[in-house]
Amino acid sequence: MEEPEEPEEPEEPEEPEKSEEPMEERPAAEAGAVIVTRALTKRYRGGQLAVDGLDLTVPAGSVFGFLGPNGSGKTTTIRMLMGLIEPTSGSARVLGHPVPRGARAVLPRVGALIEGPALYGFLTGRDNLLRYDAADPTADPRTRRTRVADALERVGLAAAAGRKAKAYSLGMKQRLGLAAALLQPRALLVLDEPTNGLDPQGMREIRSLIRELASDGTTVFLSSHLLDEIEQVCTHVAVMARGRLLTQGPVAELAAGTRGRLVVTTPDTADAARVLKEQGAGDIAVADGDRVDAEPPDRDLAEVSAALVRAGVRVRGFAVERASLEDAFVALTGEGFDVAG
Ligand SMILES: Nc1ncnc2c1ncn2[C@@H]1O[C@H](COP(=O)(O)OP(=O)(O)OP(=O)(O)O)[C@@H](O)[C@H]1O
Repeated sequence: MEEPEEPEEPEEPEEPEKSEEPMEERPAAEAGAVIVTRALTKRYRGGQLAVDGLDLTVPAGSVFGFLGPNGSGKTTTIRMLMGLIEPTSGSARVLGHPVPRGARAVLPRVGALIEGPALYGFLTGRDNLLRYDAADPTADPRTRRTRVADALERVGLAAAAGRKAKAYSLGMKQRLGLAAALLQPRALLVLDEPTNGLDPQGMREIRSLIRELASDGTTVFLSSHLLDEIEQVCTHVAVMARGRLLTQGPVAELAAGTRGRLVVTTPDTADAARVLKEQGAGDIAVADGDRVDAEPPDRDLAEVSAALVRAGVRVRGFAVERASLEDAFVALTGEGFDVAG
């Protein structure tokens, strides 16, 4: 039996940036947000709960990292945000519009690079973009060549524009995909694992391009399973595991809220480890060479240092290292971040 259709909402007029809810009823953080989801949930037909009650708030102007191991629900979330699949329950708004219902109004202002760019290998980089631009009914054909040249320039492909796309490296193909996303001015860029499969040089190029794109105020939402990538390019992060959100906020705050590791540099690593244990330090790790690190104990570190000296440990260095995002992740989950997924 056919389900009754939801009554169609009247087409929204141009640029209705505001939410339908009155401003005063929404928290301040949401008012300036580019993406907001509430209890967003996706259960696939097979029964797999891929996204479970997600509350995400992506501030305007942020470079927002969507971090999680493979299979944690990132791509599913992005597909819901782009109106490609229907949520099972919950809601999402992108640039003030509900999705998927308002996707048609919002998508022209969003540049997306999802699951690798679709390119024609037998066409040059330039011809790929000309073709892509021609498929956009809002794009003025008279300014097409300039628009394409500008986009190629922006991603550093101007010199390679006349080469066939099949001769491009993976990094160049990814940049061409970004150029396609940049043919029109965008308020938001959504990039799903933009450095996946790239070599270190290609990764560096894409990262610096993302920083550059963000510097003019474009909000960038990018998913990644690489902690250090998020730490290098993002201002904000949301951490996913098994379809659920573990935390979100500014990268610096997340790391600052976590205690760093106590690091002792000494030739007497075994004795140092023993004393640190006696002093109540946890998770003690002895590295090859002259380094012992541990979770600092809940006591005055001057006492710990004095105990080391009393025990005859020759201390070269004694410091608490600034917590990294990885430390924060381990503190949150009680487990390491499985980079390989
Ligand atoms: N079309 C589908 N039908 C059924 N299950 C799916 C489908 N797509 C994804 N899943 C499952 O949903 C879960 C979340 O997958 P999703 O692709 O969203 O994760 P991800 O974090 O993006 O991982 P990856 O980086 O590997 O794509 C996984 O367990 C996956 O197997």
